[in-house]
Amino acid sequence: MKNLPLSFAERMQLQLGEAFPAFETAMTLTPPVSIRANMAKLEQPLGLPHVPWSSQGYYLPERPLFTLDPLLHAGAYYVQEASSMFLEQALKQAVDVTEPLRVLDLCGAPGGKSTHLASLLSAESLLVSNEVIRSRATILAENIAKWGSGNVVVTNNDPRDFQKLPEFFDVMVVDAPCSGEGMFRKDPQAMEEWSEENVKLCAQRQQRILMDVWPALKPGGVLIYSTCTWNTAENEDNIAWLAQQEGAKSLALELEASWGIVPGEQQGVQGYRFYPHQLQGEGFFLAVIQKSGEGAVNGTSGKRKKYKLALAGKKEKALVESWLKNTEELEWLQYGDYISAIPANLFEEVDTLYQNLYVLQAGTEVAEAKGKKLKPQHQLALSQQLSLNEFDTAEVSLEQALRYLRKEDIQLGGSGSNWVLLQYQGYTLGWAKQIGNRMNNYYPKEWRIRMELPAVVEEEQLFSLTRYLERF
Ligand SMILES: C[S@@+](CC[C@H](N)C(=O)[O-])C[C@H]1O[C@@H](n2cnc3c(N)ncnc32)[C@H](O)[C@@H]1O
Repeated sequence: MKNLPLSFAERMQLQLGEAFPAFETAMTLTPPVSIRANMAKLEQPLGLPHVPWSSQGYYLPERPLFTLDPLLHAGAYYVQEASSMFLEQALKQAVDVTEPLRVLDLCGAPGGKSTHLASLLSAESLLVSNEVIRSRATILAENIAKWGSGNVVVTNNDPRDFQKLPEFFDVMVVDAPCSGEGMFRKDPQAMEEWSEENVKLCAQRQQRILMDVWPALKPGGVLIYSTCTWNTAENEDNIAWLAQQEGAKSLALELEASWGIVPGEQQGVQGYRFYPHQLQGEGFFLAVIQKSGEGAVNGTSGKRKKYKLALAGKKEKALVESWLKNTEELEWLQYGDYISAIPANLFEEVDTLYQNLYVLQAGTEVAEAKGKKLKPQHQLALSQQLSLNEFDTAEVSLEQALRYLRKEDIQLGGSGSNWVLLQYQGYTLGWAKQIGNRMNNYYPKEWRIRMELPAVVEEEQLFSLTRYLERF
């Protein structure tokens, strides 16, 4: 690794004192590799060491070639840096996650925190997963679709747009764009782009983001702020400034000493820092603040005259209703030829989002209905609520799975004309259509694996998380 920038090293020396040499050495080591399991899909625990502060996080012994593991594409897990999974502690300690909550993940792409939140929240809760940059928002929508939760709305908005939703959210997560000091050993580019000037610019941008989105938080609501940088300008200074402007209080979190997380109070802000010489993870900072005032009840503001959302027609609904489980808890929507499902208790909220924001994806897109012809949608295939019994399935080999995910044609030797869900080791990958003895590949083009496959595809040669499943 290149030398650390001088002024950064000097600051860290002051910040860490005697521990600085250990920090400097740790910055030259290979970063640990961790994943977060989608327990709604994996079901069995993994025989791997746990990330201590997350019920769903695990360390792998080394970095495998994740791209060629069909389970990754099935949304059975997400590759995520371990320190970031501390969000779980912040959320569980600051709010009651068994209650229905309205949660905003403001800086959401590519989806690490959002998929984690989706796993932690109750099915009655609403998660709005937002990303301001369009191309990144598309990737966020893909990862949310793969995760398969039915109560997530993906939006593509600037933080200030959320002012149209005053006091709407119980919880907001702001995982802010930052100078990335904590990423130096994982991403050397972050070190090249770092400068004191850039730290200042990042801090100003973070203040703007916080100020813009703050009105959308309910009185009594909680904001979880995180960065992957260690300096105070981008961390405590911002939170102290916001707390002072807006009258908010900092919340303390309980830690286990063995986790190695460093708590500290500066300017009345309780902050939690992650250093690579003290734990298995990259650099990270997190703080939680609570807006003053009493929490408003999660109601909507009376009956609206005109909804933007349209309910699916009776005929269309009857055709697809059995495709998802717990259908009595769902509301079926139609937009042009497209039919989707959202949790029925979230109808008003989702409508409010459509009225005020640029929504990319809401709930589960189920089918395209053209006359009597139905084309099942990819989000349905990956939904945690999919009624598998309603469809034909075909188990494929590793090579067939990878060829399918590359959007190549594969032949399974069937006949007839029907939609088939392709599965690898029981994990659903997506749709294909049998037409005579041909199998048409319906994997979304934008999602396809672009890398070449090895000349010989063998399970023993390639990584799959199934290797670590504790089967009983
Ligand atoms: C640290 S990343 C978020 C990572 C994400 N939370 C996760 O866990 O996968 C910060 C995100 O903020 C977005 N961003 C950049 N400028 C922004 C701005 N002015 N307002 C809001 N978000 C911004 C970036 O595009 C990026 O996706």
